[in-house]
Amino acid sequence: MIAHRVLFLVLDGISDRPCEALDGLTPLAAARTPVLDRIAGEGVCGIMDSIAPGIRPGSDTSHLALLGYPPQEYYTGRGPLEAEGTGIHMTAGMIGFRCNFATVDADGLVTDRRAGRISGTGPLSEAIRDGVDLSPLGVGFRLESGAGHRAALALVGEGLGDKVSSNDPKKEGVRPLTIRPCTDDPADRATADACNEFIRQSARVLFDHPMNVRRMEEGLPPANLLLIRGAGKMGAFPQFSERYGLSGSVISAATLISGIGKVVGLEHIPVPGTTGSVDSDLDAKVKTAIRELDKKEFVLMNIKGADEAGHDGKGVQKRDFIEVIDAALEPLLDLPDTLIVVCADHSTPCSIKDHSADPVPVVIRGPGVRTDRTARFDEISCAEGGLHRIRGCDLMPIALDLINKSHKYGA
Ligand SMILES: O=C(O)[C@H](O)COP(=O)(O)O
Ligand SMILES: [Mg+2]
Repeated sequence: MIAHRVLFLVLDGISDRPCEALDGLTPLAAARTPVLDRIAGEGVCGIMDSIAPGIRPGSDTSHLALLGYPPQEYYTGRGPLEAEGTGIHMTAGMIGFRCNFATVDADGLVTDRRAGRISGTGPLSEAIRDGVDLSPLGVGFRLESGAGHRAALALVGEGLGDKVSSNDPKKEGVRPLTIRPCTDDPADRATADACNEFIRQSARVLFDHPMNVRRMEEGLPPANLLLIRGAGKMGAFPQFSERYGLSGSVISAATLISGIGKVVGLEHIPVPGTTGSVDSDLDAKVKTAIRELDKKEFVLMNIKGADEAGHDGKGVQKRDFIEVIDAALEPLLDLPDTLIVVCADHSTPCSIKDHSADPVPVVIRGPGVRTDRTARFDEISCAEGGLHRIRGCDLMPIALDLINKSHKYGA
């Protein structure tokens, strides 16, 4: 018995450290997860360093590693990947960035890097597209909103470099930074100048935008500044189908993940009602994945909300959302002929509100898999499983072997 298709389910940032609010348990250990536990019981479990022990992965580098594209070789920055996910097609000469709609106060201090986890920022991006003009600098730009507070920017022009810093101070209570070139190359200076001008002009547009006026009337933080980071040019990615001989799709509301999927050649399948947050329509997502597996041999599905709860330091909310995820996954239990891989891309401990290098739990379940004795899907139980401790880049080779698609090393 051998599976012929793979469902690769990434529960973004689900992994954690002991939480005080949960009597020292992780949100995953504290949650009631009968479906994930059954998958663990019927599969082989382990823990995984997405990149390597002690390395704190970004969602960008971790997903590249999980798909078998070592970031050390393929990563050229988050910006171009996020841009592709929002529908900006990155061609030669374009420099991509990830943006956050953020809030600054009257003194210019960042008070919320995510503008109260604002959503529906399409009108703000549209106003910036109409109101910002970088042509005196010889630069054009594209800006598209993503899920929640996220957006992507691409600068377009001759002689632009991608070695520039960010204006994101990565914490609140301080001023945004000035973007600087990281080298003496005039191309990097040109990009830094264009970024600073873009940020200045876009802040003017955002200042009295009706959506922000309304938000302030409602006591919500206005999205009055763009924080931009992750500058990069598009890299070159061997296509997934050629690399693995598998057709594939990506299902994700997070534009970074759909962008990564797209650039490696997975078809992005949008699902109405999914938000990348804890209010996402997970039933619709799971239904779409099941439908997609009738057409494709590989489906990457990312569920993001637990990561957001981790970034917000909300352990109880994270635990509760994990239970929502678990219930939504129930229809997957009856999928025939399918290898199901479940893991996180990194840990997002509530105690540090950011990613950590703690290894994540992983389980592989499907026909022919040698089951171990682990029957609970959490960070501690999975550490006793038969996969032991692997790296993100090991996952695709293991999955390919289990579906009989790997090549013999040697004669
Ligand atoms: O949610 C995301 O997109 C990132 O993982 C975290 O980014 P942020 O801190 O800018 O929200
Ligand atoms: Mg992530």
